[in-house]
Amino acid sequence: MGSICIPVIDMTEDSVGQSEKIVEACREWGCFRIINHGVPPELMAEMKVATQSLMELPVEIKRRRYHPVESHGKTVVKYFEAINEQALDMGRKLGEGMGLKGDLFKDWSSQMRLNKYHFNPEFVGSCALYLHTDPGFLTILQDDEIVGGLEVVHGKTGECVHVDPMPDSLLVNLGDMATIWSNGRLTSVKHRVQCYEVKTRFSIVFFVFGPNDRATEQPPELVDSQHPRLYNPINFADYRLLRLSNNLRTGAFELLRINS
Ligand SMILES: O=C(O)CCC(=O)C(=O)O
Ligand SMILES: [Fe+2]
Repeated sequence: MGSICIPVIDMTEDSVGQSEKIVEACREWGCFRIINHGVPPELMAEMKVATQSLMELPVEIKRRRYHPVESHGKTVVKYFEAINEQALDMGRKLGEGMGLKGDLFKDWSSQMRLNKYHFNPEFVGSCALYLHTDPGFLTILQDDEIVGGLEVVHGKTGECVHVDPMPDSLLVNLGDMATIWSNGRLTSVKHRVQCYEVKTRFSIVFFVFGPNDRATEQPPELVDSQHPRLYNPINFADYRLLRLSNNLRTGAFELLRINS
């Protein structure tokens, strides 16, 4: 496994040809790391600590609406705002790289999820999170900076590649909605989490799903006689249901394909 690595993109403002690099990575991989991005490393570290202590709470406390770790509330809100800004910036650059104007993700629905993996001795070598694509448009992941396990499938070759931890960076994954929206130009990345060693792994995931009030469909600029419309429009809630009801963990967009 893994003679190739996912792209790493420097988000420093003056970095040359950044939008083009983003689009290229989204076409070939649907997955890349970003460095020098807008989420401060101290906030990432604080959020990791908050995640650890929130995930360690007993279930009966987690179920209650209010719990005694209110001090983490501020960190979570701050992190959400920073990562949301990062996502909006990514949306703008991705749109720009595709030759479009405007804010791609403005007012779209999003969600944050905290993951904790108990890698016990009996799990070593097995799969902790099954192979899947994310159903939404784009995911920004703070993966564990020490404990690896994430693997992605290279869109072009089908090769399964280790994603090694890289402190202070964030990972961007494209989901199925990006494939539908882009008329098949952008790749939704298949990925999974494997247990390599006896450790506890945390990840903090921010999902951008799709527009709240309308279906996701291809912008007119991405459709022409050379590139006829490939997929019927669908809103995110209906799409998620379509995936679930057909048990299609690596994407249900083929069910939306327009037969020409
Ligand atoms: O934990 C990870 O690194 C990946 C999590 C993930 O793929 C997901 O929550 O959809
Ligand atoms: Fe995922």
